[in-house]
Amino acid sequence: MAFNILISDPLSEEGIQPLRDAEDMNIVIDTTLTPEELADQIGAYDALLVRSQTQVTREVISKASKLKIIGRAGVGVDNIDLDAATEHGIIVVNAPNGNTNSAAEHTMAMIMSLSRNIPQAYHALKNHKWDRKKFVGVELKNKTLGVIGLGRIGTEVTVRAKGQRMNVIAYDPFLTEEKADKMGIGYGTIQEVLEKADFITIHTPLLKETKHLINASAFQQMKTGVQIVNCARGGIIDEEALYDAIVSKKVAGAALDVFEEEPFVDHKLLDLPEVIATPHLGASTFEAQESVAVDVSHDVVRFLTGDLVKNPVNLPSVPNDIMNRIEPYFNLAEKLGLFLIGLTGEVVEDITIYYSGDLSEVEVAPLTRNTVKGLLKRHLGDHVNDVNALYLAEQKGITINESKTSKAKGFTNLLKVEVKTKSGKRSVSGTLLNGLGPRIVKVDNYSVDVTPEGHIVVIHHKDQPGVIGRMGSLLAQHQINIATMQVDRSDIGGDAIMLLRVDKHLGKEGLSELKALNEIYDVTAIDL
Ligand SMILES: NC(=O)C1=CN([C@@H]2O[C@H](COP(=O)(O)OP(=O)(O)OC[C@H]3O[C@@H](n4cnc5c(N)ncnc54)[C@H](O)[C@@H]3O)[C@@H](O)[C@H]2O)C=CC1
Ligand SMILES: O=C(O)CCC(=O)C(=O)O
Repeated sequence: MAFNILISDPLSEEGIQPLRDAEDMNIVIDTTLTPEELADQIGAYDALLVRSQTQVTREVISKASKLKIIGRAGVGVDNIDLDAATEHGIIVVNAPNGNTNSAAEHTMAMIMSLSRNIPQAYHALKNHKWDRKKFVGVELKNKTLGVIGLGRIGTEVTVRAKGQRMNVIAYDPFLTEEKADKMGIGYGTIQEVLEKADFITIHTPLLKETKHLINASAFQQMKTGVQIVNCARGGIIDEEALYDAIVSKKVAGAALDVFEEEPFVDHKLLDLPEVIATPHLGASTFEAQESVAVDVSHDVVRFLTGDLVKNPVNLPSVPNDIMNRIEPYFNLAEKLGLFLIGLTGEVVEDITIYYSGDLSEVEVAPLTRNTVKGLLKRHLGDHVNDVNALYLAEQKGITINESKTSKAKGFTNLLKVEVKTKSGKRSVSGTLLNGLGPRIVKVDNYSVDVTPEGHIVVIHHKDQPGVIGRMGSLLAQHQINIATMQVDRSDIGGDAIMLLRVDKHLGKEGLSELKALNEIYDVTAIDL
């Protein structure tokens, strides 16, 4: 099967080599598409690779009928509508590590340019003005750098700022005093950072919570003469408030790599001599561009060829060692979901997944997704996948619960799926038998041993001599061969269950003739 891949922002040619090396990838590079053209053409593609310029909006995604993966060659995914991608079952991957160093170095370049007026002095000299008085700067040594957002880039900036003998104080919702101590930096609330810093640098993502994080009231809390750097995202600083703070001399200088609207050529902030700027160049080094494009290309190839991706954005990533332990259960989990929904045939109100034995010790979120995927697949078809399974369940008002216990009733691992419907609870349990593969070992309270594969007929009947024989001959009349048969009962002469694995699908006629037999309460044919 060949895949069509669109690259709509400039990516490093060396970086996309993994895509070129993979088989059956038709690569189209078009970095000139308007939003309308992108929306018109996206329907033809299986994968889309972007940097920060292409806006992958809900509208684009709604037209992306074949799209399976969006690769962001960089960190910030604020140009991609993640909710829309998740709802459409499109996985988004990024390259979180490849440009950290470049962005940190760019930030330092901005801090140093700002403190010594280098761009302004250069500009004056280029205009034939030798002016030394106007461009007297300040030293960084012993000044306090306030870092807001101490993730990958914020941390690298901190290391470099300490090299400049700056004092660093940082705020991040995940930073503790202890961790700050270990890093040799100060820890503060956001207010403390704003109040104490001579220079402030921002390294958070642009989120609902960080939009205009630095606004008029934040500027009020800062020292007069503070200098501010934004190499993270436009929109984290309220540009109107920054403009006013500079004009009122509260802020002595600002270095901006990112803006609320990009790209642009005219911006009123750039008319202020205190503002220096670059056109979103934080990640623009040969090294970073090659690295992010390589990472994202590898993930796109992995995904399209059925492997696990390394940097999913809209799926939690699971460490390799844990993934290796749980991957063998993926098929069992999905098959149990599929089996149970076939058995129930009713509206599911909530799902509880019980993880026992070995399974109680591992991260089970991917197994829950696979189980729910199986449960929804019967009615939603292939539209449901790992990315959107939980979202679709939530949309349908289905509550999902997980429970773990070390006791596995004689098995080393046991996965029980229970659904609640209007008529009560139904459940199925399965296990992975060492060397033998997956098995269904319980249906409601009946014990069985069935491979979850192919055509399965579940028959509820009265425990009575002759029932099995009559069913066997009826199936024989329909030329249906029984591969395996499992029977269990509540008590002698009571309710019983029979699970048959048959070689071909039991047609409507066979099903109704079986149902018509006296001792039979119910028959369900399930295809796994
Ligand atoms: N100018 C450029 O070319 C580049 C810009 N970026 C931007 O830099 C951002 C940060 O990148 P990384 O450090 O790699 O991300 P990261 O995910 O490693 O770090 C972000 C940090 O921000 C923190 N944070 C979130 N909300 C916060 C809040 N309200 N206050 C304080 N801290 C908060 C998080 O806890 C996290 O530690 C990216 O999201 C991207 O938008 C990244 C690369 C290049
Ligand atoms: O693609 C680019 O150069 C922008 C990089 C960036 O902003 C990011 O990685 O978040």
